[in-house]
Amino acid sequence: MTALAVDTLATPSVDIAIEHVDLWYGANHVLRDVSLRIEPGEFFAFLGPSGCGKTTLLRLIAGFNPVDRGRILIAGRDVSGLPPWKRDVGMVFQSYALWPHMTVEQNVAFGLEERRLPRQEIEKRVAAALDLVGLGGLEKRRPGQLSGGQQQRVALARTIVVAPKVLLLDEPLSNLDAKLRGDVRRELRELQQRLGLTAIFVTHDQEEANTICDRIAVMKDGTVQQVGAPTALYDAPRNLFVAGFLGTTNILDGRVVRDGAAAAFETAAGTIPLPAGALRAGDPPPGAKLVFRPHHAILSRPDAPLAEGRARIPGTIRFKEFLGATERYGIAVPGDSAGETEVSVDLGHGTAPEGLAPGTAVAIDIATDRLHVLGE
Ligand SMILES: Nc1ncnc2c1ncn2[C@@H]1O[C@H](COP(=O)(O)OP(=O)(O)OP(=O)(O)O)[C@@H](O)[C@H]1O
Repeated sequence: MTALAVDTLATPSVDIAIEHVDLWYGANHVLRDVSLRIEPGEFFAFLGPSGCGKTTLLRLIAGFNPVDRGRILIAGRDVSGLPPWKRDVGMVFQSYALWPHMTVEQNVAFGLEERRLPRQEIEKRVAAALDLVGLGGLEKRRPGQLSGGQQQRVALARTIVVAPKVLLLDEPLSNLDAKLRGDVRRELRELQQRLGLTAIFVTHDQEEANTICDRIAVMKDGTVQQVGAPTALYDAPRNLFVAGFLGTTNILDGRVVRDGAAAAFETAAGTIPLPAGALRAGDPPPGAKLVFRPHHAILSRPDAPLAEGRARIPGTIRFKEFLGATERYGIAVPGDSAGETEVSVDLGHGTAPEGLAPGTAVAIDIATDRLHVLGE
């Protein structure tokens, strides 16, 4: 990635505002009053399960579909009524959508030729784009003579060659194998930063969103559930959906009981005192549950003393899985009328007490400052 190539294609960073956007496909209300602000030069993700509306929202920003209600602003300019080519956006698709009969060079030059740029300018920009994605030397190949990762780079080069202000990426890495995905996403991040692009990445893969993006909007059923940096969403999820979607989460049924200023959560496995921060302002919603992450608990012998700052529930080991750096224990704890509930506890490899075989009775000692009480 040479400085000259960066200079050729860099653009000033812009912000994006999505204001009260609604969209219907027939009777299907696909986006529901979505509002978001994406900062200049930010790498932002739309993360959520299949069908939640991520791609639809990205296509609205690109201009492939009109909004039914609300508006979209890029750099303060309302682009809601503009066609895609007047929005300064570039989009990379999951399928790459390359022209099979054209060479790499011709694929990348295509958008510039349509814009009737001078030949010299086209050559300069194509060389810069190919340099930026690390494809120098493959100019004369056709897509069929390239690996999946190389084709993906051509698609990226073709998008950045027009020097868009906004880069929209619709699951661009999903056709690559795991090792290549990791490499390409680091390159993508570096490229985005060097060019100062505001980028939006659509994915249903939380690891991908966590590793590449500054902030994430977690979506469900056409609504934004929470927006934040990956660590903020992981450590302080707003509701059970966000907690469950980002990483493994233990969820215990029960109810909040109060005694003056103190509060506790009563479960079938025992009553767990709650720290002040576990309850959000006001009363928890009906049906709220107690939530904690697998690595926020440790396992002890049932007769071991309980350390300060921990709450204990009893359990019986069901299984143990070796995950590499950690070991995951699946533990049955007393549940409500439905019987037992399973809790996961992750311990550093080699740090577990001796003799934790399946069937062993253990104490699950949960760090109380990591407890959350969350509703739907
Ligand atoms: N062209 C279309 N016509 C009618 N309904 C559509 C169309 N495109 C998408 N939908 C519907 O809109 C909803 C949102 O689809 P969208 O593709 O935005 O979801 P997504 O979150 O990107 O999902 P995925 O991860 O599976 O791509 C779904 O219910 C889908 O069936």
